[in-house]
Amino acid sequence: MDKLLIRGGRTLHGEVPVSGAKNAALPELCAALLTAQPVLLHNVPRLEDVSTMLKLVRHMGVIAERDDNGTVRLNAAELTRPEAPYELVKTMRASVLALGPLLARFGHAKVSLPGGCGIGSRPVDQHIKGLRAMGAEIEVEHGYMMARLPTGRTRLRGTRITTDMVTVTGTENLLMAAALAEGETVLENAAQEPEIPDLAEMLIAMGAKIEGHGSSRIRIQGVDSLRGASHTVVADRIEAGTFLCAVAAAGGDVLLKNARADHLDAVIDKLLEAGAQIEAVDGGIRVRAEGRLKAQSFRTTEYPGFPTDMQAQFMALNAVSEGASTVTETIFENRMMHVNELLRLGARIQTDGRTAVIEGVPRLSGATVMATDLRASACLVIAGLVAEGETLVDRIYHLDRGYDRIEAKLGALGADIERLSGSRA
Ligand SMILES: CC(=O)N[C@H]1[C@@H](OP(=O)(O)OP(=O)(O)OC[C@H]2O[C@@H](n3ccc(=O)[nH]c3=O)[C@H](O)[C@@H]2O)O[C@H](CO)[C@@H](O)[C@@H]1O
Ligand SMILES: C=C(OP(=O)(O)O)C(=O)O
Repeated sequence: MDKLLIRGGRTLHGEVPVSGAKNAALPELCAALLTAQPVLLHNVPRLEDVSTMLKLVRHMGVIAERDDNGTVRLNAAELTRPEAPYELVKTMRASVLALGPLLARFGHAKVSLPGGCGIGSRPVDQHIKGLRAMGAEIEVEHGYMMARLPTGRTRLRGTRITTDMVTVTGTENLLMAAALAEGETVLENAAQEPEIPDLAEMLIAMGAKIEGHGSSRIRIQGVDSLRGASHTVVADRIEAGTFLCAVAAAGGDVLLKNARADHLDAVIDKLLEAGAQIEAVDGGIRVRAEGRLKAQSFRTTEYPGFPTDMQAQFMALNAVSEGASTVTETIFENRMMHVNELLRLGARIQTDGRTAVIEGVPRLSGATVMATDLRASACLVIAGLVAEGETLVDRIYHLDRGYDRIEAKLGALGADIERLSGSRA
């Protein structure tokens, strides 16, 4: 199992390209299931989750080819198996995004209940509720969602759906299903994360009729069929936010190429208050930081609030900032697993349920730590960059799910970071 070895204490300087967003690329790969024509996706990041999704769609019969420039060509003209088996989806939450497109185009689907980061119970009841409201019959049997249209029906039917809570993949699944449904669907309480308008733009390029994406009410007029299209995946705001926190913690001056400052308002506001200098510049974001910053309290909320996917990375920064801060996780019930590992590096943190109280310390000291989920891994990498001596981050397969060559990117900025593989790990 690969590990990352980090020798802390280097500042970060230079330019780093931000990759396409994992959480946009994954639904967009599934959107290709909605059409019999070829789809081209550009700026697809090199991630384990993307490889898993490609395996999954190929298993269904999709022809999917990826080139070295980040373009994936998909052709779902002939689908032999509209199913997502457990073996292929157990590591990846986004596999549930096959359900809506398969059901909408083929009238039946068999999709395993998904895996993904173990950060909470993560039910998919809202996906099921929405698709049932559109006329689907769905039973959960032996760990699979078995979905079909009633006898005599060939299409889902549009309706008004209000989800009990804001759900990102729930909104995406229903949006894709509604694109091919009969009549109008209105999604109330829709998620507004930038990955949703990005998916909607791709669907519109495929011929879908969608309005209101990016707001909490999305209106979709279903069409009979969708055509092929070409789309570029939006930049990964969470990868960009991770680099912002890394520079804020380690110090330095870095240009994040392709990063979108308008997708990171809540995080950038906190970093500015902490004392980092951040500017939206042509083609990206420039961040500069020096010395210890001021700790910042925050609560995670749905977009445009502070993203849960940035909570752990910002906590690493707070751990070495001046003063005390309180961090509350409101989206997932078990997303504080990085705290124990930060303690091993000398951080001072107390947790009470979903809240952590962090007393910033002037220094962390390197140790062996274990990555427990994707963003917890990124948090430990940031902590390792500032800790004295060597930090060994174990179980980085979590990191590989969602970061595109992070050690190469940080290394190019001057970090002393090395992947240990095979007998060296
Ligand atoms: C692949 C992807 O895009 N993953 C992101 C997506 O996950 P994901 O789409 O799984 O997260 P959701 O927005 O659905 O979850 C939000 C909350 O709603 C609950 N819930 C959700 C659906 C449902 O049917 N029932 C239910 O109870 C969840 O348990 C959670 O407490 O949004 C999360 C919240 O921004 C991010 O952390 C993940 O990185
Ligand atoms: C929680 C995340 O991913 P997933 O939903 O794929 O588990 C994440 O990207 O931080």
